[in-house]
Amino acid sequence: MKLHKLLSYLHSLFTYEGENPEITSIENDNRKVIDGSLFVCIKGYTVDGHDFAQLAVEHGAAAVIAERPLDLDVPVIVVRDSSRAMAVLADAFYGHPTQKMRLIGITGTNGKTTTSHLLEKIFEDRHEKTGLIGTMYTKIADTVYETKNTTPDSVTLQKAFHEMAEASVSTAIMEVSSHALELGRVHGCDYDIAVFTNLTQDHLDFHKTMDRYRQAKSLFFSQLGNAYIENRPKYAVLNADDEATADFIKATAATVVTYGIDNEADIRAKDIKIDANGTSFTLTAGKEERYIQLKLIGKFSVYNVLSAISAALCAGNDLDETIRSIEDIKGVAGRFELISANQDFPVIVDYAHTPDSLENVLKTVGEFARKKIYVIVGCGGDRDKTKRPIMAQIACSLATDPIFTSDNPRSEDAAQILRDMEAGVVGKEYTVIEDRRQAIAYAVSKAEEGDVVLIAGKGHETYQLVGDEVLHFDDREEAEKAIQSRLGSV
Ligand SMILES: CC(=O)N[C@H]1[C@@H](OP(=O)(O)OP(=O)(O)OC[C@H]2O[C@@H](n3ccc(=O)[nH]c3=O)[C@H](O)[C@@H]2O)O[C@H](CO)[C@@H](O)[C@@H]1O[C@H](C)C(=O)N[C@@H](C)C(=O)N[C@H](CCC(=O)O)C(=O)O
Ligand SMILES: Nc1ncnc2c1ncn2[C@@H]1O[C@H](COP(=O)(O)OP(=O)(O)OP(=O)(O)O)[C@@H](O)[C@H]1O
Ligand SMILES: N[C@H](CCC[C@H](N)C(=O)O)C(=O)O
Repeated sequence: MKLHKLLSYLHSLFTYEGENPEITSIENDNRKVIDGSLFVCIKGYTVDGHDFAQLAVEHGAAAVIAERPLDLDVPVIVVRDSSRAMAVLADAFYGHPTQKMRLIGITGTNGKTTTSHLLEKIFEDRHEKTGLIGTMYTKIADTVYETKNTTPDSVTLQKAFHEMAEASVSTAIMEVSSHALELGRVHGCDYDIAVFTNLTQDHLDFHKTMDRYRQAKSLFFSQLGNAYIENRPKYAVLNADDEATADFIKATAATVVTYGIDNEADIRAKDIKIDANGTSFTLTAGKEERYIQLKLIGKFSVYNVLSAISAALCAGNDLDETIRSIEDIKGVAGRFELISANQDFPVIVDYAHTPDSLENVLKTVGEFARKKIYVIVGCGGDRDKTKRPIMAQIACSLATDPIFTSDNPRSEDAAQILRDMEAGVVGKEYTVIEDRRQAIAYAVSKAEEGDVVLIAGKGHETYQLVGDEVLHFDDREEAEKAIQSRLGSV
């Protein structure tokens, strides 16, 4: 696409009339620039992209978008906000891909990954080609790609949607993080259905206050459905049991569909029964009522199932077909995943890394643990420090044997993170084993029939981030090894 044509999508009042090179790609990282790229300078949290503009030109960039004038040998287009310009241009460059498919976005503190995988199964069972973007990976039809962020930057995102459109994907499902909303990564995405799971404490390192965190989430719904286009209705699927929903109802012009357990809702679950093998409940959806038997465990799983069913109904899917898909799902990797190696007590790997998710998952374990609950838990470095003492308190109040350990210390001192956790539980009983491998081995070696071992925080992750190093580490592998070595030594 020619530069002039591309820039016309910015709808600037002051037309750019300089050189008009052919643009071959849009990049915000000079290391990805090819001949003919449009390089967008983003002022980041670590470095300033403007400092890489010269290098980008040396690599072949044909033009540069910047927030201030730069002395370069190629056209420099100055804009007020280069992140926003990048989102608009990426959407245009890739031919407005999200307008060519159904797009479902899921936001909320917990449950995004799980809900997105439930929806993927529902649409795949309808023989639709699906795309998925989230914490675990990006999937375009049948090909899976690694991802760095839950919600990538706008260029990566629009390129992925473009590839989905090329692969005839009809439904794309994506997780929308609060960081993405705050930083405008999803500007240009034309959502059909926007799902809210819940809002509880996390990411206060980034958002600073819960109010600002809620406002970031609110952007998702205020940006939805303002034009009433006849054949493309927009739906906001909201959790009736979460306080933030009232704000989001006010914020959105889209059709609101609510789901819930405790409060009145369009789609509701009642008579919930939970045991170690699954969860059952009665679903009401308008005048319809169905008995549902899940292989998933816990009240929080019911919420995820309700939100997925609600979104599927908004997409026009059949209720019974949707329920069949949901009942079939065994689980999502690293989410309440049972590690079975012939031991006589359950060992569960779960991605709970927030106070609320830890509380939910421990309460669920409490429903079927007959004796002790061992929980192995840590808190991430370079992340919300205020959740550390709270997560320690939750571990001590809901588990009989809490073991504090490391979880991705990143640039921080692992021992200091543990001290931050301990500050919340002065006088309580707990064990500290900084080495996660040893912590898992310790719990597995002590547990007996009737006990439960919960390994929280890392779920599907296959690494431990220590300083700048990415060390291979998988809770599921470590749990299996610990069980084997225990069985071997019996
Ligand atoms: C705080 C944050 O969101 N940081 C994101 C941000 O990084 P940054 O601001 O540090 O970028 P930077 O390194 O300063 O670079 C600035 C610019 O210079 C460019 N650059 C940089 C170096 C270079 O040599 N050449 C070059 O051109 C970069 O490409 C960039 O355009 O932009 C990067 C590229 O888009 C993101 O990968 C990065 O996410 C980091 C990895 C991250 O950890 N983010 C977390 C906090 C996050 O966003 N999490 C949410 C999920 C949260 C949840 O719900 O659990 C997510 O959506 O992932
Ligand atoms: N609806 C829910 N409410 C509360 N906790 C939940 C819910 N669903 C899942 N959890 C808990 O949160 C953990 C993470 O779940 P999931 O990966 O689905 O959330 P997420 O929002 O994608 O998280 P992240 O963005 O940090 O990857 C699970 O392992 C479980 O402990
Ligand atoms: N998306 C979350 C994942 C946290 C997972 C946990 N293992 C940690 O490292 O804190 C984050 O980046 O905050």
